[in-house]
Amino acid sequence: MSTLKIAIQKSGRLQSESLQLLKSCGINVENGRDQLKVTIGNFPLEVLYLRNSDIPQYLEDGVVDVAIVGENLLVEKGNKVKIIERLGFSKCRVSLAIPKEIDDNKLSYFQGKRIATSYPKTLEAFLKKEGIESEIHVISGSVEIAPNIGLADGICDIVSTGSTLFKNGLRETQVILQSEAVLVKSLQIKPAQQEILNRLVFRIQAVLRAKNTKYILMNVPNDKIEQVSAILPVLKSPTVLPLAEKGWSSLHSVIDEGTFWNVIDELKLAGAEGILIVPIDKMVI
Ligand SMILES: Nc1ncnc2c1ncn2[C@@H]1O[C@H](COP(=O)(O)OP(=O)(O)OP(=O)(O)O)[C@@H](O)[C@H]1O
Ligand SMILES: O=P(O)(O)OC[C@H]1O[C@H](OP(=O)(O)OP(=O)(O)O)[C@H](O)[C@@H]1O
Ligand SMILES: [Mg+2]
Repeated sequence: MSTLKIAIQKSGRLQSESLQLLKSCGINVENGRDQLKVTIGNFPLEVLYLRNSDIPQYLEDGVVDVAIVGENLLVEKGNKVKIIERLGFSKCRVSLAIPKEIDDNKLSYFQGKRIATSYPKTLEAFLKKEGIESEIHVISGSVEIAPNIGLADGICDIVSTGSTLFKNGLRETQVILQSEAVLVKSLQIKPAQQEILNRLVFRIQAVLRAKNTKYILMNVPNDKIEQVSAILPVLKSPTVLPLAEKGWSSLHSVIDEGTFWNVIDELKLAGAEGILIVPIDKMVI
């Protein structure tokens, strides 16, 4: 029987949410503390726990069919692979930063300066495009310390909350790229594996859609149903069920969480009462 080989980070920032996503898709996967290769009982999937930085090459070579990695790593490695779904977690950016006391936000600050980074190719391409010539120092971690120890005049590294920059007396000056975790496939994937991947993507999309959407229920006087419904951006049309109390109905729909906060006052004004917002587990459209 065919199986789809998926690479997940062995340990690090992406691992737990990657596994959580597979579990939300109904795939019984355990983490790879002891085993680096795990076969799943209830889905034709083989999970390989690998070093993040090795994954793009494995994809290009067809050693694995699909993987979850940070988009920034794909940009840096430049392997020929295909992004099939943005997953919405591990959001970060690759940015330039300088010592906070330097009052120069212009990119020209970096002209002829030394920049420490773990993302040399990304940085080099950016500087080339901008016509800046700098000396790039490649270091594999703790990049933010480089200016403090006299190794560089600035850095280029991943920023998320900005707390690592702050703790090291640095400030972000330019964002080079935005990144999030992505599902990415090998261009060498075989038809049988592609068919399994389609099933996996179907489940992933149902999970991701549900994450951003809520189920909304409210009580509405019958003569206000039309007015309230018009406010709701519904999938099809809302479900309306009679309440035991005469003249009232329960109106059910789905709503994007962001939209909900924008229309709540309108719904109340239009006559809705007892509004409930409930999480959705999966959403298939
Ligand atoms: N602070 C952060 N906030 C959000 N996402 C991050 C952050 N740091 C890294 N990431 C994302 O997580 C990915 C993995 O980062 P992590 O530091 O766990 O592994 P790594 O050291 O790059 O790789 P390896 O597994 O090869 O050691 C990065 O490529 C990036 O996309
Ligand atoms: O803006 P922040 O929220 O502070 O996050 C940014 C930091 O997170 C990453 O390091 P990580 O903790 O993954 O350590 P590593 O360098 O060992 O990979 C990245 O390299 C930054 O140092
Ligand atoms: Mg890291």
